[in-house]
Amino acid sequence: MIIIWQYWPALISAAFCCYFLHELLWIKKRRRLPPGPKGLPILGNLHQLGKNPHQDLCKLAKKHGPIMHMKFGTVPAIVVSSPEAAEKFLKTYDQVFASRPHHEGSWHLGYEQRNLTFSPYGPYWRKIRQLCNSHLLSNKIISSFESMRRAEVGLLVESLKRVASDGAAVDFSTDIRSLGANMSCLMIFGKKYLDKDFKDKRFGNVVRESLEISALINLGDYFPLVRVLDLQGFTRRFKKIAKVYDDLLEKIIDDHVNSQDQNETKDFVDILMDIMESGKSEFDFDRRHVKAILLDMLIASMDSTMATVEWTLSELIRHPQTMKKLQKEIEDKVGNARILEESDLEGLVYLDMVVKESMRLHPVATLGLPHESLEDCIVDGFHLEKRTRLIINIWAIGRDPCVWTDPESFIPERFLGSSVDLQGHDFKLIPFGFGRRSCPGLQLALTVMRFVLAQLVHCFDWKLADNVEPSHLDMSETFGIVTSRAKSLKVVPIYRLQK
Ligand code: HEM
Repeated sequence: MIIIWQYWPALISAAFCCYFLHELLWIKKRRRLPPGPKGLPILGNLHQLGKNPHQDLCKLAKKHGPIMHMKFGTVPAIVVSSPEAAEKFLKTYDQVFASRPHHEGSWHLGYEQRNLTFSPYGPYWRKIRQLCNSHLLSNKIISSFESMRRAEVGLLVESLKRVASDGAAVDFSTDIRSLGANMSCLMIFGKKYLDKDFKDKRFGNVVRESLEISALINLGDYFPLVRVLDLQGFTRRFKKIAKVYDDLLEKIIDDHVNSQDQNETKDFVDILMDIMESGKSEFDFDRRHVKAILLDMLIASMDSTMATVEWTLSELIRHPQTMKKLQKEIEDKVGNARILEESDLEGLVYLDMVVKESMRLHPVATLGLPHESLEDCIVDGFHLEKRTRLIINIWAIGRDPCVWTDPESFIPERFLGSSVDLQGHDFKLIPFGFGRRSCPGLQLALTVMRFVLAQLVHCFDWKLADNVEPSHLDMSETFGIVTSRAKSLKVVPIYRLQK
């Protein structure tokens, strides 16, 4: 008895060791995780994300594999970097990963995530997705804005013609963004609000500021327990921006309600207010929902499409033979005595190939939007717990050397006779995502992008300003919700149609 008493502490320690060892082995076996880089205590892998996280994650995936486990603060994450892995998560396990995580920016700017982009998966998301698909982003509504698009692109062409007659250079990046902002505002609000100052702030700058901080790493999103401390001051900034937006949206809605104008073309405010007032929505739908959706449409559409036009023009300038071939295709159809119309775009197969190739190399939503799992699941024998974040590295998939030959080169001809499209039917090209949470603005984006690009290439030849050689054009990227050119595109337009 005394002997046992003497060894009591050692026995307890041994029992604890056995227990923990057993637990450790058992948990490891039960919770087999995908391979991934070792993280630091507390931070996890956050320190491995630099200024261009899509590039950092692509490098890490080359070492650890296309399904990579990481931890961002306390949040477990899976990073997917190959077409097969993307198909598994976006098709086979689509429903499990159909939710979105808490996002502090979207919480404040999206009326507590009542918007479509960050709304958690469930009946509310299903209803607003259906509403947006059928009432805002349908082919019929897209066509109803055709004349607005013609007029706005016409204004840009006229202003570029004036520059061309002086042989001067333009900052194409600024011009094209302003075209995007104006077209989005006209479609959504019926007016070009972004040109105007609003309570001492230029509205366009407010939108850009919100996009910029939304793309930064917010510790509150990765350490929920310290969210209330707002260590980086982001929540304060989001609340301030949300107030500017809210005041403006209230004013826009009031203007619409009080207006006697019976415009033939209804903008998004008209459409959503009609739905709200008719009570046809079949779910809670008040001004907060209207404002959340309006803001969502503005932020999603404003820069994304035009950043793609900017990347495509950059590639065409770097590849003069491709530019000539595209100009010839358009000229064969339209001639060079008149401006092209949207109806001329049908059957421009080389234009489609150029757009695909540009979106392969420069998908502006490089990491898509984060998904979150709704339940525990086992994928490829890996145990992934509920609330695991899913990041699809769209940028890495577009450059995957296992599925693309010469992946870093711009070669539209690779799509000749190929069935790969932009709808995601083949997971090697998914710039708009795939599945339940894929981009509902795809048709609108493609219509605008093809029209603007075809018009600019048909009307002008393009030279780089300051005698920069095409092969020396800086193609570096700035990561964001929309990943765009790091350096402005400065060009000299040369008008090429008959006067
Ligand atoms: C070049 C243009 C665009 C690209 C490359 C793009 C790409 C994407 C991607 C990758 C996603 C995330 C998919 C996912 O989570 O799996 C997305 C979501 C979304 N996009 Fe786009 N997009 C573009 C333009 C637009 C436009 C013009 C609109 C609307 C006016 C729009 C509205 C949305 C919305 C609302 C979502 C969230 C859908 C949901 O969560 O259910 N996008 N987009």
